[in-house]
Amino acid sequence: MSDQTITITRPDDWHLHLRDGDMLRGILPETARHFGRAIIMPNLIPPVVSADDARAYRDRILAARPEGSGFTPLMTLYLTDRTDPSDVRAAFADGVVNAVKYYPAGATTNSDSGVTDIKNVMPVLETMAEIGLTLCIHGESTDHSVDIFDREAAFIDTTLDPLRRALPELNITSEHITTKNMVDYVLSQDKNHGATITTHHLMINRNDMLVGGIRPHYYCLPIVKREEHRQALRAVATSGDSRFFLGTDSAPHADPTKEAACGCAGCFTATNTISCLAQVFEDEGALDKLEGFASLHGPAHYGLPANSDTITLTRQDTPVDYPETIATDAGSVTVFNPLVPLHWRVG
Ligand SMILES: NC(=O)N[C@@H](CC(=O)O)C(=O)O
Ligand SMILES: [Zn+2]
Ligand SMILES: [Zn+2]
Repeated sequence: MSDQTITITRPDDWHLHLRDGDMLRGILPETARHFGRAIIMPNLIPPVVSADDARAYRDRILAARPEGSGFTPLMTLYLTDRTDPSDVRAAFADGVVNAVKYYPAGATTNSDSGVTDIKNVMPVLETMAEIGLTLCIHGESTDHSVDIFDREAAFIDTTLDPLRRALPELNITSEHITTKNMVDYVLSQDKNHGATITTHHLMINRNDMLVGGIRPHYYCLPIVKREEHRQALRAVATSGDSRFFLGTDSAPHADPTKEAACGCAGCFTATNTISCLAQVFEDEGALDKLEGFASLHGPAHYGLPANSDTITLTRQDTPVDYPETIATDAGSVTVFNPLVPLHWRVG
């Protein structure tokens, strides 16, 4: 019997950390191998705040692409309390940026320059609504009295819903959603609101991170939640609903900075994401929905055409091999372990 294959429009990654310098050069091939485009997060040190920063960073990414790669980075600006609406307008008119990124100050890795109060950025957000520029949101409360597992749900009430009501014309991407609460909120919104879901939040729950020993490579933000939340994410990701699409949040950190007394947040999934997703969609009996989630819903949300080429996935009985770590000149980076055998390879 011949191997089962499926061919889908080439996927894009609508939330990706590529870093810079040696790390960028080391890990970019992992994404460029399978993905056509990616929304590139601006949380460098210092952050990507201006059109000039974004242009220069885009040039460094393009220069780091493997020979012959057609991978296209879609750039974002890091929103701060001091962002000038006219700069954002000019950057969008120049075609340099596809989105603006809102980090609540202190919410996650390299977010110290983030927004301290949404009121401070309303003029920028009003300009974005007017010109049709998308706001990507790391949606977690930064209130220290809120439990880390409740921070996404709290953000809906304190910030996201008031913002949606104040500016319904602003196109928003709620990123790396992790809870049933957020799934339900997205489902309640019928326009200008999409959500990305990561590979790892579809595959692991908080027991996988904490039972039998603490596993730092599963520590990311927003933190992985209870099984019922993972089930809600799997159900909606495989449902075919076009409001939900892939944003891997693949976030490399050199291994010693994760395997530490105070380890960094981020899972590195670029290498095996497509195999992982095919496994999830097969296990949910929804392989026919994979193309929508990975390749079609994202471009539609951003007002872009889907990629014009395809990738083919082949199912094999023996589990596929992938490297445990990626060696870079900035140190080795551990690849996400999905805890189940993967049977789909690209090619
Ligand atoms: N997801 C993470 O755990 N980490 C991201 C930041 C982010 O997306 O919040 C990073 O930059 O390392
Ligand atoms: Zn984030
Ligand atoms: Zn991220």
